[in-house]
Amino acid sequence: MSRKKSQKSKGNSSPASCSIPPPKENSKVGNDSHTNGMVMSGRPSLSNSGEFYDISFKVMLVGDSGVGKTCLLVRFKDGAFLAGSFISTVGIDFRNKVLNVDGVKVKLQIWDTAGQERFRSVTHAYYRDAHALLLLYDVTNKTSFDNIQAWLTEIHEYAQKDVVIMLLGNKVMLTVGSVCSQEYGVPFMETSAKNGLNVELAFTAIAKELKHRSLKTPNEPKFKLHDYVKKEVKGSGCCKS
Ligand SMILES: Nc1nc2c(ncn2[C@@H]2O[C@H](COP(=O)(O)OP(=O)(O)OP(=O)(O)O)[C@@H](O)[C@H]2O)c(=O)[nH]1
Ligand SMILES: [Mg+2]
Repeated sequence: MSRKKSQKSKGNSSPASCSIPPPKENSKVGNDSHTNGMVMSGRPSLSNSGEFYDISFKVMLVGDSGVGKTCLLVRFKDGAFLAGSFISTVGIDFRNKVLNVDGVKVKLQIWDTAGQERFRSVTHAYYRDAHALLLLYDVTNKTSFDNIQAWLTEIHEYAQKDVVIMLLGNKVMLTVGSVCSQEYGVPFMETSAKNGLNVELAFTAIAKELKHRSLKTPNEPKFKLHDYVKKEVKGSGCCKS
């Protein structure tokens, strides 16, 4: 994963080089990427990591620098926490994970973006291919919370209209007061990349929603993301309704 030592943002600093260039119009990034989430052959496909999957989706992690996007992805993918000094992501990078959702193998191609302002144009180029967006803020950092509206505006400008959005208040410590919200009309949960709280759930909920949208099985009850999240979420409950 492309990461570099954190630098204090100087506002007008020149753009650093990116690990992966932005995609060209209609291009597919990676050997096993799919733009519409469906694998059309009817047979399972093999991902780069050697795992079979039935359907594939792109999920993007976005939010201010330092809110914990990379740590959340590492927690989900490897079950570990990246402790130590903060290494800010440069550009954009992705990792795949295949989940079993009700007997269907769903591959999530998870794009970890750089939160720093100077990489914003790189991130914009990826929005249009995303099927879902996990928008993070840091519950201990009010500025990152205040910036949520700006992120949502950006998402609505660059992403597909039907993109699945979920808001995550990361770095939850159950003993500390948190900035939390469900006022944005998108599903919300508290997470901790450090102790793993709700991390698996956040990605599973997204995978379930995308799978249900893609494979509409007759007689299967409609999946409601909001309800699922409300039912399954763990935590202090300050943001549960
Ligand atoms: N206490 C606590 N610290 C966390 C948690 N998640 C991330 N951190 C810390 O927050 C800092 C930033 O985490 P990153 O995952 O690198 O942040 P990022 O959002 O990827 O930042 P950019 O790559 O710059 O956009 C690191 O020092 C992490 O150790 C968490 O859940 N709890
Ligand atoms: Mg990062």
